[in-house]
Amino acid sequence: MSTTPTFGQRLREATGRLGPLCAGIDPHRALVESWGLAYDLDGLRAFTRACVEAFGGHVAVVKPQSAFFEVFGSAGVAVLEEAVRDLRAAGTLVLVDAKRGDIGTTMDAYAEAFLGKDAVDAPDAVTVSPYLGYGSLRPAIDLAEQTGRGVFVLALTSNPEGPEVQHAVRDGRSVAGTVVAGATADNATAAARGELGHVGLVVGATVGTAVQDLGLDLAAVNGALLAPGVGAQGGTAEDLKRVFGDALSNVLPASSREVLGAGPDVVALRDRAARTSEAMAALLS
Ligand SMILES: O=c1ccn([C@@H]2O[C@H](COP(=O)(O)O)[C@@H](O)[C@H]2O)c(=O)[nH]1
Repeated sequence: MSTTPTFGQRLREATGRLGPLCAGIDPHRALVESWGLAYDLDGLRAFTRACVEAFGGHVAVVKPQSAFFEVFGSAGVAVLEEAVRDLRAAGTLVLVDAKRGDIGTTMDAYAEAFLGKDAVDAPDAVTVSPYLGYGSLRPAIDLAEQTGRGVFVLALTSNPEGPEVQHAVRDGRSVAGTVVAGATADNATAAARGELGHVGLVVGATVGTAVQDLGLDLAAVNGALLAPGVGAQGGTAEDLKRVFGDALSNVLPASSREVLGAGPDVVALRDRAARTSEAMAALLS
């Protein structure tokens, strides 16, 4: 019998120890420059290292946005890899927001790159897009389970354009409903053990009444529910209550700009993250 802890076990342990916040690292030009740094590779590195110092061992989950590293080419990706290494070594889980999704052998390769046992500087979890069909994600979902990692599948995204795809109904079920059903089935074994499963969902804090309108049972998913959109996109603690209802205890509220705005001072950044996490913990308990 394997003794490797599951992603669900590791997530529960980390949030129990450090609180529910998922802090984003989104080094976009305006933010990097607002920290008094040049928007170049050195600036990216300084920004990222400050975030790692502030959050590593203090925040349960950190979500670097891959795009902001990829924009600097392979050297930018190396900065991301260093951050993944250092955050994990400090006891913080890393969720790389890369929103991968493709078919067949290509999806196999994405899965190996982010979730494989031999993947270089692999994170604890990755975001994936189900819009080539939930089943197209099978390689990532299965490999994550085997290697004790997680996937977060986009269900109801925080952007205003999301509903045109995610609310669409086919054969009496919404597209988001199909994603929820898939995640619920894939987490069933963990649910039977009374543990959180390895398939999480992304449901924005800004989705209003969509969960209720579409009749989605998020508590039954038995997976972590990443809730981006808190802070800069207008999502509030009250919104989280309304959106998630009886699934609130599985929510990971995610915030990037709202927290990062406290930089560049590492202590101020850490304090902002701690205050945000405490406020979220009070709400979720
Ligand atoms: O539905 C989604 C999925 C992902 N995101 C990502 O989260 C952060 C949000 O940043 P804020 O500064 O807290 O608005 C960013 O990386 C997005 O790509 C999302 O916003 N919504």
